Amino acid sequence: MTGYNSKGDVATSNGNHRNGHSNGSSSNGDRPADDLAQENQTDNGRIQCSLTPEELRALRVLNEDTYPYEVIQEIADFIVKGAGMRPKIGIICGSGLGSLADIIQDAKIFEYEKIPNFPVSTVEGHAGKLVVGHLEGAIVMAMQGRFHFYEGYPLAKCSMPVRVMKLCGVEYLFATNAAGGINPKFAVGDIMLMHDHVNMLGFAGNSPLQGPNDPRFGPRFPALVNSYNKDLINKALEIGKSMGIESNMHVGVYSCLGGPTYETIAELKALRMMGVDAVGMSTVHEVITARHCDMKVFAFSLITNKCSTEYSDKKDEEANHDEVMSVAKNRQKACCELVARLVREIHAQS
Ligand SMILES: O=P(O)(O)O[C@H]1O[C@H](CO)[C@@H](O)[C@H]1O
Ligand code: HPA
Repeated sequence: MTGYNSKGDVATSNGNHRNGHSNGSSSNGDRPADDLAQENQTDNGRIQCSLTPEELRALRVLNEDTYPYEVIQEIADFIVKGAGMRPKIGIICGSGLGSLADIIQDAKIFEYEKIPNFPVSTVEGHAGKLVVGHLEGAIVMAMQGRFHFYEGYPLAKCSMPVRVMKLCGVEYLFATNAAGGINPKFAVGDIMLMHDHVNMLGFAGNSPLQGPNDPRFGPRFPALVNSYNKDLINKALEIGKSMGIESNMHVGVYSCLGGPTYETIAELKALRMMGVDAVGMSTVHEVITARHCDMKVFAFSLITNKCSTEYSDKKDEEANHDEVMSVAKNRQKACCELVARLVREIHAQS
């Protein structure tokens, strides 16, 4: 990690910092290594780079789409060592669902900015903290804040924390999200357990697994049928029943679009025709990454808004992030109970 500070800045040998994020104050901004090397060209055309090899490597990592296994291992070691425990269950909190991490006890909290090589959260409702601790007897790690494609991160970077979870020892991924309900039977506040997905970004030729495959994570061509663990879905349905929320629970198909725009009516109609029940801008690339490295996956969507497939002039039928956040806040208690009880079941079985 030589040359890095906690914000992912790269220190040059004269003590200045080159910031890897576009909102940084450094005059160098987040220009790629090639640009920086250009500045150091001498008259005879030979590159005289003032960065050490470690610094150049760090800069490349910040600008690259893929994270080498060794870098992910370093991040995982940092977390496991800092937390003093090895988690078994990983939780990704959806928009407005950060309270899923607040129920973790004896929590060790890592701000994303202080984790070496970690991206930073830029979306409201995504705090940007990694929380490791105990939940219902199990050791869990929760991401209070996920990374979305529309934030400008490549998909491999968006789902890189799933690989970090894997190398921390996580066997189960719980991915949660806020989503628009396309299925006309869904009401705002319902929970849809994901049993499949339609990967719209994949249709457009984009995948978190693009680029060279590292077999230490998984195979070049992973199969995705049965990605969503049936036992966990059934357990969650039982839990929902005992919570008295079975009529607000569904099992369905999620689709991820790139965002940040919400969908047009024509897009919603097309998604419905394809069998999609709920739509959002996340989760699918995390599930792909988790299945690639053989994690068991449980995922659900909290339906924060209804997506009408009819044309209308009514402003209140338009999706907006404030509504998404406020519905999530109102339903956080039920979501927390569902997650906690499922964690308890998994822990009891192990
Ligand atoms: O999927 P999560 O992170 O829950 O967030 C959802 O809410 C935001 C839109 O309101 C989008 O980021 C969408 O993906
Ligand atoms: O309607 C939606 N569309 C896309 N993403 C979303 N996230 C919450 N609601 C929505």
